[in-house]
Amino acid sequence: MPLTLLGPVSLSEGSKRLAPETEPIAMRTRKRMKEPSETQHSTTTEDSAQDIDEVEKGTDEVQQRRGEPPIWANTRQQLTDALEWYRSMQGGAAHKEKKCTGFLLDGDNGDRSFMNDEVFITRMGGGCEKDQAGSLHLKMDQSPNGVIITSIMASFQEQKPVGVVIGSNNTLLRIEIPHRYCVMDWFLITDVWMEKMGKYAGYRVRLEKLNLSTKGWWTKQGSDESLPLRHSNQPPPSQKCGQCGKSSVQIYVRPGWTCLEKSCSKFWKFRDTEPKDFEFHPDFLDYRHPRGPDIPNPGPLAKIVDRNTEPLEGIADREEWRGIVCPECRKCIQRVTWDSWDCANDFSRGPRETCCYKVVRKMREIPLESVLDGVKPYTSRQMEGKLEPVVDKDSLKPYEVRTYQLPGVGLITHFVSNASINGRTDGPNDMFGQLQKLDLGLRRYPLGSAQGEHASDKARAEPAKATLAKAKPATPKRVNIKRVRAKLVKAKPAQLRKLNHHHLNANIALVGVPYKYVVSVDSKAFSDAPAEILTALGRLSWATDNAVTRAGDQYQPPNELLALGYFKNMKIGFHDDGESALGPTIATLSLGTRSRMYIRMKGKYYFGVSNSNIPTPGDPVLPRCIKEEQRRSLKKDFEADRITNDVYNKRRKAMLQRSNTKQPPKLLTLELKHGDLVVMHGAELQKYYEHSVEPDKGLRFALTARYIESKNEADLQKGEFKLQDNQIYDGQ
Ligand SMILES: O=C(O)CCC(=O)C(=O)O
Ligand SMILES: [Fe+2]
Repeated sequence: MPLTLLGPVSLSEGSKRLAPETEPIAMRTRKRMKEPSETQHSTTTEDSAQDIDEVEKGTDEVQQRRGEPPIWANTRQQLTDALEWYRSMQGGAAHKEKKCTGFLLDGDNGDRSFMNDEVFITRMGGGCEKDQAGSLHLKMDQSPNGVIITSIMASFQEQKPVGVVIGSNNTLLRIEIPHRYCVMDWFLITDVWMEKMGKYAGYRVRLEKLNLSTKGWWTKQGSDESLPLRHSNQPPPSQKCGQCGKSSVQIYVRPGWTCLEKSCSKFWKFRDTEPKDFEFHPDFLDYRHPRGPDIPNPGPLAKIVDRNTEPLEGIADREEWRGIVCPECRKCIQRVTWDSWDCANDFSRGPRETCCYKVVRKMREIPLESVLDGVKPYTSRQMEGKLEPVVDKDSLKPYEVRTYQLPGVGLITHFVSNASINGRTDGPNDMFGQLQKLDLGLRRYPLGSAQGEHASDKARAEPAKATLAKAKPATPKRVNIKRVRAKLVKAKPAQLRKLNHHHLNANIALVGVPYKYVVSVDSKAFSDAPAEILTALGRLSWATDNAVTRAGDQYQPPNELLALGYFKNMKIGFHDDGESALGPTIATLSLGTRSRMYIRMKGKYYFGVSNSNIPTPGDPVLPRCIKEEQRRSLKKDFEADRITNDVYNKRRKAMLQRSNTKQPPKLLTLELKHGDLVVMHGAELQKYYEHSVEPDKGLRFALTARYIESKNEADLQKGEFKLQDNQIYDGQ
């Protein structure tokens, strides 16, 4: 009969009725934890860990660990790039194909979390918010339908082993964790149940080391050598609830048994209405679940091979672009440069790292036909958006020019190319081949740190970028990049998933004045840039000139060119191209695989409130924003002093409640085909709107040209260029 509290399958076996409070616990170490309210600090995991320690060994000294992790990483991006089972940039649990595949146990695992040599107990993420001290708290009951919970339930029911990673912020084990992220081992999910944590109910899981015949590297030297550790043959007792009739296992010996069926009125009710002391039932901790034949063999934690033994040529495929585990030092290494895996080429490399393992790869050229042929038209659902263009098929023939007016903020001009344009000498077809052969120095750059990440975890890969000309901007870029990156990564949960492994993974090269994405890229001067880049610049200047002049504005030639290379499955999530230090115009030339460019209003302007429901200061009430009319009339009242600022904010707050998973609708989707050019014009456009680009599966380059303001003479010189006659584009 299943004992575990959720779902039909449990690894626990046998059931036993007993008065829980009288269960004998002598001879076993007690795990006693205080409720957070009893403790001084708000980092509850630490408190409980300390508490356990006091009971267990009367000291909080960090102890010598037994061994070294089999795989480790300095950044979360390295980890997710190299490990098949941990592709998650956010939260603790990773999932793939609706199954949970791994857990990261870092700093904050919730109240009553627990770790010993073989058993870990942690809460699940989702539905939490941070308090002022940075601890996560549930802000609502966790739903059984969330993707994390359903995938954990699926792996639990199928007894699918999950990988576990420990982060260096984890203090539960009281060992020195040698790297920021260390892979532990495979574990089984043995129990999933709900508890009240503060005001709300959330899920918790118990993980048990799969292989009990070896000691984990994280165990303390000289600790209990028995295998399995403190093993009990007795499953924890369970009781049937007198109210709902369902059985619940006894997790805590103190305050005792409770019904763990969330819908039952006796759920999480104890004799003592507000129990302070929690102590795990010893059998709940010490029972080892039978390892039946049904448990799939998960194989090694990662395939660790010397990629130098493989053929020299790779293809621009996501597989090729994935990280690997260094066969020498076991660090997860990303493919930072277009042409190599290089253990030493790691911005987060620690001072004690000495490994120099490197695999040089050449890219096999991708024929253009392979990315253009057999492409199906996008469905109308894929081309979401309401904005209609003004179509001009004549003035710039053979281009078709589609102009989208974003009221009050600017214009998006789409120059639709065709086969005759693309096929001309040095046109897009030739460029696609040339860019693959050129050594632009495309590479992924470390970017601003993400939510909840270690300070040194700065690496966020982007589409590979190459900047080819440079003049330093007046505003220090670093600050800007961090802010923008953080925004990108924080953006919206749905988007985050996309960002996870690909999104910020493009290859970059820069020519001209540096652009905000690039942290410390020393861009090349246009005078040193390959002729092909100047040819592209010629086209981009032509498009910029035409779009800007059509808008009745003054044309400013671009002084920076950024090249992005997207391997299969890479994309760039919603972001803006900056409001300061960049001119108001950005032109992009698309080469290779078709893509969709989405434009939408930024959330704070669309909804009129921030993610955390703070009314947007100086709300511009843009056309098509939510509750446009009501917002406009409220704003009028405020501006005419008919209502105070306080009332204005209160009313907006009441009217504009926003759930933080809700995204603004897409205003426009552009289908960007090989050879197409897009110009975004208007400084306010970047302020109020954001864009993202999602290529189909295949190699794509995007060359973007901007004007960047700078006071630095040397940098400005880098951005100077003179096109040869054959590089000046005639629009044909
Ligand atoms: O890939 C593209 O077409 C656009 C890239 C982009 O948005 C950027 O570089 O800011
Ligand atoms: Fe952009």
